[in-house]
Amino acid sequence: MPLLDVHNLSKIYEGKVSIHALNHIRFAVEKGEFVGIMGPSGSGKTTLLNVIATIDEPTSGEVMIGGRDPNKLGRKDKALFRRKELGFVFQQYNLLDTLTVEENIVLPLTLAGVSVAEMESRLKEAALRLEITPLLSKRTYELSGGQMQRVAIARAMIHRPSLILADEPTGSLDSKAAGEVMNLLAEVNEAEGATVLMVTHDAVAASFCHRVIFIKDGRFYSEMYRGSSRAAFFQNIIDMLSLLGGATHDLSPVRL
Ligand SMILES: Nc1ncnc2c1ncn2[C@@H]1O[C@H](COP(=O)(O)OP(=O)(O)OP(=O)(O)O)[C@@H](O)[C@H]1O
Repeated sequence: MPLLDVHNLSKIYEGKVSIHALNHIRFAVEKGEFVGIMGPSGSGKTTLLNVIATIDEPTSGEVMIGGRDPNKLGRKDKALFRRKELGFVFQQYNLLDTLTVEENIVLPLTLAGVSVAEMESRLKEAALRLEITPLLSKRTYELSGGQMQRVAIARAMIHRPSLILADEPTGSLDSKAAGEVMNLLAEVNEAEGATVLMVTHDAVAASFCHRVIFIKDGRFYSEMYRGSSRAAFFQNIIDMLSLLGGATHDLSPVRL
């Protein structure tokens, strides 16, 4: 059974003109996979992530995570499910600036009622993994963007969620910081066996994935597996994006 099964998912935003943001989209993600979602602006990527994250409800179809459909849960159970089973990484980090780095990272464990000893050991482990041990007592405003995103990834993984959802995690970073963040995210995926689904416009970031799914007009368009060379995968992604069209800003020259 796949960890994530998106089955015939549709989302219609009703209005004067109804918008079919997702149109019978289907795909599955296996446990431990690192999957990117790409597509032109307005193709439904954020809507897809929000429906998977239970932030938005589908019009029809279902999302199964670990064999359960969180959208069928009541409000309270849905919130619990989200907190326990999902980890989030956003473009704008979403860290709390009144807390220290350490307090930000352990927040999901505090909410889950984990013991202090367990919290400390997991914090130490996550900080080592994300190379942020020297930053733990700092405030978030003292950090660079890349450091903030590494803290956000530590927070997203510390409660060992079934699925980490990342929305443009490199969108606010320069190419050097973006490369570091992607390397570490790939390492978290590999070392912890964390399943990651990442929406991105950035072909370099996408080249770190095992597989990239391309969507267009709310539908599955195609998918590509990485194989052994990240440089070749990057080129294939660029070619697919130009075929997809409507995303010229993705095609600016970038260094690997
Ligand atoms: N809350 C909403 N109400 C009405 N329409 C919406 C809403 N959210 C998104 N849409 C529409 O649904 C479609 C898909 O939008 P979505 O934000 O999911 O695309 P996207 O691929 O993430 O785009 P981008 O790459 O520009 O972020 C668009 O036509 C958008 O205008």
